[in-house]
Amino acid sequence: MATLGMHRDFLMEFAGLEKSVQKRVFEVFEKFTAATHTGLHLEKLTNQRDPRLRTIRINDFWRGVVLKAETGDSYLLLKVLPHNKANDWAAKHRASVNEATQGIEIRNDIALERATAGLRARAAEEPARLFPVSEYPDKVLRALGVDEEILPIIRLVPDETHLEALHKVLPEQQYDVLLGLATGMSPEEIDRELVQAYARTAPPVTGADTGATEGDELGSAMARARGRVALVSGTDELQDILQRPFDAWRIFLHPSQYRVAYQDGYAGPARVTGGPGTGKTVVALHRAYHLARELPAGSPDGCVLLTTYTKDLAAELERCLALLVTDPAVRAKVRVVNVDALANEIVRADRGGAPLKLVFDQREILGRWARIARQVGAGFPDVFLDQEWRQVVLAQALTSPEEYLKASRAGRGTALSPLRRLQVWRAVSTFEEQLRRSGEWTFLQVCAEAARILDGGRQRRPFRHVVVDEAQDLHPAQWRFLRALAAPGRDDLFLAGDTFQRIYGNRVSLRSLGIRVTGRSHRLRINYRTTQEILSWSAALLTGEGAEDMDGGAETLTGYRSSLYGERPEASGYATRAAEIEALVHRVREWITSGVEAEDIGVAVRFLQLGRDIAGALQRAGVPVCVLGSGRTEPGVRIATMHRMKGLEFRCVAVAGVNDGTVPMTAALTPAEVDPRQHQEDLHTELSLLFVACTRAREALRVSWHGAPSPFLASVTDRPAPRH
Ligand SMILES: Nc1ncnc2c1ncn2[C@@H]1O[C@H](COP(=O)(O)OP(=O)(O)OP(=O)(O)O)[C@@H](O)[C@H]1O
Repeated sequence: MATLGMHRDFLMEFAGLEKSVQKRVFEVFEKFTAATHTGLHLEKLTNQRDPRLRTIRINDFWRGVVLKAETGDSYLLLKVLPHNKANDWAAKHRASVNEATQGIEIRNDIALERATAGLRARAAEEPARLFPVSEYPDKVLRALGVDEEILPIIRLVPDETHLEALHKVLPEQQYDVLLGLATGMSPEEIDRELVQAYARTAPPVTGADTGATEGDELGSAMARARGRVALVSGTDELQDILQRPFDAWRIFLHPSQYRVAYQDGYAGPARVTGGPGTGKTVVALHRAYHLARELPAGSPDGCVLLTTYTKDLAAELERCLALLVTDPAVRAKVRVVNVDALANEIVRADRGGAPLKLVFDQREILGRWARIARQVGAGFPDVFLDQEWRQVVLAQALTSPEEYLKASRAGRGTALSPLRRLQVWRAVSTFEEQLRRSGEWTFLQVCAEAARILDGGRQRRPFRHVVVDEAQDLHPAQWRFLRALAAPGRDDLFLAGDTFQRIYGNRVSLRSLGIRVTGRSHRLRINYRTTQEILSWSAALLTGEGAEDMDGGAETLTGYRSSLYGERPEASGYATRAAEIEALVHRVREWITSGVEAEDIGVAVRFLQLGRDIAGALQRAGVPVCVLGSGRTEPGVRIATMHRMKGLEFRCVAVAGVNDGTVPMTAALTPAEVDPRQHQEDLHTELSLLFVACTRAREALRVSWHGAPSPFLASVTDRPAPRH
């Protein structure tokens, strides 16, 4: 059988075609997989740069562009374009093999020549150089795959903006390497994370995986271009890929994603981190798939757990898993459920099946603490007691005053004398006793109890492998529970998360919980969701903010970048709430008029009342809306709180009501006089929330406020005068 590869660009263009043309594309290329390609008319062009390029007729108007091996039986589907554009494209482009990764890459010779002339002219006047020989000797760049033709060009590049302008012109792997260097990664990091990642993820040159035979250079090079070229193994697979062209994440994993997701086996807990949109969830899904596929014969169904923080996020994981795993037998091995629901199930089973009475209303909980504080009479504020209970007592699973007296209170901002500690303990034991007497539980208590049940052997550990998404938001009690779900050992836990997106204020040291990921932690850096403009704007919100990595180190956004480009985000202030809403409605209508589906527009707010008012205004303007979290999912513009936005993404996002006093929300901040450290932590959590909301946007981001803007916007706006 021929080796058939499909380039990412091919799939992206295919996605934009009419259904009837898509059907025809499938019919044409199905012949390759059925090995009846001898009857196909692959046309050569005059004046083409690469003698291996051919076009193929799809219908009167459309052509495919195919790279055909000189020797061997390999084909790479590169583009689907209107016929004149296909000819033009083929006349300008050339495929070559990257010298470091041996993967195939495509370059636009004509555009490169033009760009070089422009850079030369500029270089004569502009002395600045992004890649001076003194800092990046030829030898270093060559070792990273920058070839002899590209070297002299990039020596002329004055700055990052000019490098970014070359992103469609340079061979992709070389561009990745250069952008990585420009954004602060060291040559060693680039070598490890990009170059070696390609080399390691490439399947063997010959063998079942590629179908390539000895001497089939194109087949081998395609196999080494993972992330951009997918090898198609037959008609069914071709059909499956073409049926869901928008879900490219199922097929085109970047090598840095692939090597983490498909690693043969981790000796213990492993982890993937990375900024928003870098594909952590995608990697978690592929890891769950890989683990399920590799289970020994006879393994029970549901023995791989894929879990996350909330029910909504779990539902989204379930939907994506169904797209990725098409074999029902493999799918049955993976159970998807959120952490709290699973803990609840285990505790219920232990107590004979009766439902647990849960207390989850935070206002109700604070009311109880306030009453107890009055009883204890030591002047502790309700929030202080609640936080002390969750962040010290439950976090360390303390069960006696002696343990509490000795416990570390690191992270808490007020010192407590032994006497004050005993007073706190009295409040805590009263609170717990009241819950016990009325048969009530909080979610965290349920998790703590579930962990005790499993660790104490009252139930069997139910999973062989546990994969956790949004790991940054889990509380130590939830971690203890997750730790207890699978026996310690190979591939026991796989975690995906980003501490810059922590929005529930749970700080964790994985080490202290016996979860050691050191040496098995990987960071992703390429954003697949958002444009570079939105990314830089959102990252600037975090200027000066650090984040720890849950393993005793620091998290960083160095090298974090996107290869998508678009408009700069819009930041607008208004004198009144009504004026802000009116302008927002206007922008949403413009987005819809320009062809964006209503469901592809998200409006994020800090509290739902503003969302409801915006919903009303949009409806009055004839725009359908759906307020998320209201129980029904209907067509229309998605309106949700910033918390609810986590895990979602939209072509266009409006973040509204980013006012002073609302973002950060005063009520969500522990008063500095109660606990100054906690106050800072809460501020940080609120900032992360804004960061999360902004990074949900794929193409357009609009941030607005009325009255004074949020202090968080100081680093990204020049505080323009409010509009009227
Ligand atoms: N290799 C890939 N090819 C194509 N699309 C990808 C790839 N990896 C990720 N994506 C897409 O990028 C977007 C972001 O991916 P994902 O949600 O996994 O990122 P994340 O790191 O979990 O984001 P966040 O932390 O913001 O929730 C999704 O639309 C996903 O389908």
